[in-house]
Amino acid sequence: MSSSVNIILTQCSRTFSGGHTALQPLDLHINAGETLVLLGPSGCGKTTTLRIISGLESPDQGGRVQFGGQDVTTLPIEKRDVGMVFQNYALFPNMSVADNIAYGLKIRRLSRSEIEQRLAEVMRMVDLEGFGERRIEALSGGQKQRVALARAIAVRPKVLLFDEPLAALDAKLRDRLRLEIGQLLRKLGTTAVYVTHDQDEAMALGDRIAVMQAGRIAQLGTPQEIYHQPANTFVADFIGAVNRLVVTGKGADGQLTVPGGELTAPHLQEALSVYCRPEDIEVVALADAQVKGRVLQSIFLGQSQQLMVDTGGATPIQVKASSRQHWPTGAAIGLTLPPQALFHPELSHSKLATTSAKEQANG
Ligand SMILES: Nc1ncnc2c1ncn2[C@@H]1O[C@H](COP(=O)(O)OP(=O)(O)OP(=O)(O)O)[C@@H](O)[C@H]1O
Repeated sequence: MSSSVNIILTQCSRTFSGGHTALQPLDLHINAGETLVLLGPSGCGKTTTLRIISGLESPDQGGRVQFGGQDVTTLPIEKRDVGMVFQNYALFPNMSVADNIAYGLKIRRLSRSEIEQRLAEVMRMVDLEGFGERRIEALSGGQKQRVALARAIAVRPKVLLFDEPLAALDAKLRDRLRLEIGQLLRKLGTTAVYVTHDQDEAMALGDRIAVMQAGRIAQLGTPQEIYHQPANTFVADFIGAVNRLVVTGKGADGQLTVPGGELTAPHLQEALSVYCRPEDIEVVALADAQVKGRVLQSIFLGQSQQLMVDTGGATPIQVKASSRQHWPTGAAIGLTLPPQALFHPELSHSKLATTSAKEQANG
């Protein structure tokens, strides 16, 4: 296998004719061998970024793309040594599975025996053994995507690029292929960039995730960082479910008054609102509750139960509770929100630590 390369984008913007800026000037460093996921809502610039990396699209004047120290900005896709996998497979429908996979190898004029060997290798890797003579039309969606994957890795590219490869597949197949792609990427160690708008897919596959918003990167970090330390309210709201509780008063000793009760959050004294994930909220006896409310709705999900609790605020609090206990609509319920589970994106822990260190120095 070819050794992996890093990818560096420098000041890559893209303005389309008509003046629409799809991508603001972007600086991005993708480590050699890592899988970077570009995640974000429709139209945020994920595909444009991927196409700039692939060479299908050029950045505006001044933008630069480097692979492993080599400037590839002006190289077309066929000279960049990239493998691509698309949502719509982009296979040759009239050719067999083997001919599709071997296509790039023939163009590269590999010997017959080398081609045979690589075919066998990649077909084993994507679990398509015995399918070589099948026609593409006679395959399921999942099998077609395996062929596309095999074709992309067969040429042993420097970089693998994925544009929503699982979007057309049903949920169960998507989960399975996601797992397999993850294993394959770890095994190959090829630098990969993966575009999706599916958070679960991003979390499962990304060594790091770049969350994009309106042509910019809103946050770049590991899945854990993105989920537990969102850098801003956009990321906090976009990734996973999150409750936002408006703070209506502040007491001594870090007490924050929110609809339905008071929370202990000494690290969030400045907050105007407090964020908390549904799974971090505990259901407790009313006598022990910090926040009290009434169940508006309970949705049984098998593994858990989603409760919507009215605590008198503008929006109900979402709680992920055990699915064992039945909560009829209107039931009184007690909640506890542990201090460590409370956060405010714009008041990150590090920022607060710096502030308090400064305050201490001044005081
Ligand atoms: N060739 C083009 N000409 C004009 N505008 C374009 C072109 N390609 C993309 N855009 C616009 O640029 C913006 C970013 O598009 P892009 O395809 O990168 O978004 P995306 O995040 O991949 O979205 P999606 O998830 O819907 O595919 C969008 O507003 C889109 O309409």
